[in-house]
Amino acid sequence: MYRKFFSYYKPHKRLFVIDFSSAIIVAVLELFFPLAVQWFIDKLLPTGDWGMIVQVSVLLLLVYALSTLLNFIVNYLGHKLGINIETDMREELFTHVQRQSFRFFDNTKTGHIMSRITNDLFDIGEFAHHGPEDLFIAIMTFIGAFAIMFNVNPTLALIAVGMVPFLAWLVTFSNIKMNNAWKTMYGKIADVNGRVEDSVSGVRVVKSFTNEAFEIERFQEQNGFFRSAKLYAYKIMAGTHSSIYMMTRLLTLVVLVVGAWLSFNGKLSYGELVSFVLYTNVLIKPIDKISALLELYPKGMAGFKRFRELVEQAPEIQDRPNAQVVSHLNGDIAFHQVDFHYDTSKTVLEDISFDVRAGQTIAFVGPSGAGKTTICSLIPRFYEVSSGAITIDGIDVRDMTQASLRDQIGIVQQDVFLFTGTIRENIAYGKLGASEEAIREAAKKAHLEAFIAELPDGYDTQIGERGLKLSGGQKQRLAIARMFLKNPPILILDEATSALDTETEMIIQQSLTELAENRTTLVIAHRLATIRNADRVLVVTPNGIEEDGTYDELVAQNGIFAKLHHIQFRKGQAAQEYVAMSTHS
Ligand SMILES: Nc1ncnc2c1ncn2[C@@H]1O[C@H](COP(=O)(O)OP(=O)(O)OP(=O)(O)O)[C@@H](O)[C@H]1O
Repeated sequence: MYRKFFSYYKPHKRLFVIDFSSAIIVAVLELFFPLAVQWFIDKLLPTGDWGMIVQVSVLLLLVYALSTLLNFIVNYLGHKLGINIETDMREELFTHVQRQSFRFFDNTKTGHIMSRITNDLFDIGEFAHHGPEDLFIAIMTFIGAFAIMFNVNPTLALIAVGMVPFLAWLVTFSNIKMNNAWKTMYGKIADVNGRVEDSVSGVRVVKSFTNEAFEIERFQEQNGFFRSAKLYAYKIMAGTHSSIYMMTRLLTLVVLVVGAWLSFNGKLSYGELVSFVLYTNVLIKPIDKISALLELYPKGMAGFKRFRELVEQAPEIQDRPNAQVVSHLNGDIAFHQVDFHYDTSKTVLEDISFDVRAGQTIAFVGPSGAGKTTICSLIPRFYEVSSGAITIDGIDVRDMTQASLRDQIGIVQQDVFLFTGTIRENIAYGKLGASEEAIREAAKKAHLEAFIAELPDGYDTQIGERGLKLSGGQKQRLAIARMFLKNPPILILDEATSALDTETEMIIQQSLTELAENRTTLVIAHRLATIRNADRVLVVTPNGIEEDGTYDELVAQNGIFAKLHHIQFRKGQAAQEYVAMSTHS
């Protein structure tokens, strides 16, 4: 873990060396300052040489100036080093998350991913800057100060150092308490965040049930817990700081009193006494530093451990070493005895075999939960088949690179995801870097032009978070425009129009039919009117593909599809039977 941690310093070696060496020089200057004061009082003052005093003072001023400059470097470049490491880690994590497969997102809460990428890494930068540097400087300063003190007066040095273990115990004990208090507080703020996220993203539900007061009450409760936890943490912190303050002043007082007694007995000069008091402060500083480190260490390392856990989780689906880049597929798709399960407890698909010829439109129908979406998710390799194989143009999808495979497949779903931004940006998402002309052409094909022309800002209109300012039909048309721009040979339409009213559905259906032209199209549909012109219909049930044929053939077979047909066009006994079957599955 530590070796891994230090490997993040490598790209910033130069920064680290400048920062670390500046910090060492500052510490050495601090270490020798009391000796200079001692020399000033004991040796220089009795000479009465004012000219020399001025010269020494100017020299000291220069040393101060150098020390100030180095302090600035340590503060600025040291933090820059920490921020750089934090940024590198955040980038690595985001890149890693982008490479993860669907199963990872199925099993990981969005909130957790967010907090790992943001909050968890906050303290790591601070720790990366202060950790090794402060620890080294603290040890160096402590040993250096003690050695000099011992050299000046061993008795007084031992008395001063003798009190340090008490101070160290106080610091360690308080830190354990403080860390627990911070941990509790972080837990409580995570609860507050969760509540805010829920209430804000579900605000439409809150308002429709007029449950605002209930939400406020729930929020107040969480906020109250957070307040108490934070207050407790600060109480512990105030207690710790006050105790340390008292102990360090006590140390100075003891040194002063014993030093004064030694001085009365001629065993310590005034200069030595002053330098001893100053050294006591130097001796205390490492304790302060280590105390701060003890606070930072668990926070930083806990975040780092969580970060590594995620980064070391290899993506489930990876390109094979000799995977080929497919630049254009015709779209001949075949499933060969495919089995699939999301988790080992339940097999979702068993022994599924079928093929689709390039350019055909094939529809999947069947009861909810039978596996239609799952079948379609396997083609772009969002999930890996458990056994069997899927081929496109005779090539196993596992032998293609994921990127080139997915470039050839377009998916339009019922739930269109749009990004915060403009209409132009959202269409262009289909093909990054597309020309303005191509974007407009795609919008035209998706029958979006008239709508965009009416908007005051046209293509620059902001569509709000996730396209909130657009209607369902407009969102769907935008998704279709995106697909026209992408222009893939294979198209998957997963209940693309089922959330729309009949009139809008008819209009969108027209665009989808145009989009499907000259492509292999797989349509998952609940409303059969939308698949009337499909080349083939496959009926998927929990038992597999039970029926396969043209629309009219399947109606004539009088099986499951015929019942489904009757439910939508006639109703009656068949409808009831179909509903019973769906509910059962
Ligand atoms: N990500 C997932 N993780 C675990 N199980 C899943 C996941 N997605 C779907 N399932 C399960 O797999 C089965 C098939 O789901 P799928 O979404 O493919 O069915 P469907 O036929 O498309 O249903 P619908 O018509 O309702 O959309 C269901 O039992 C479902 O609960």
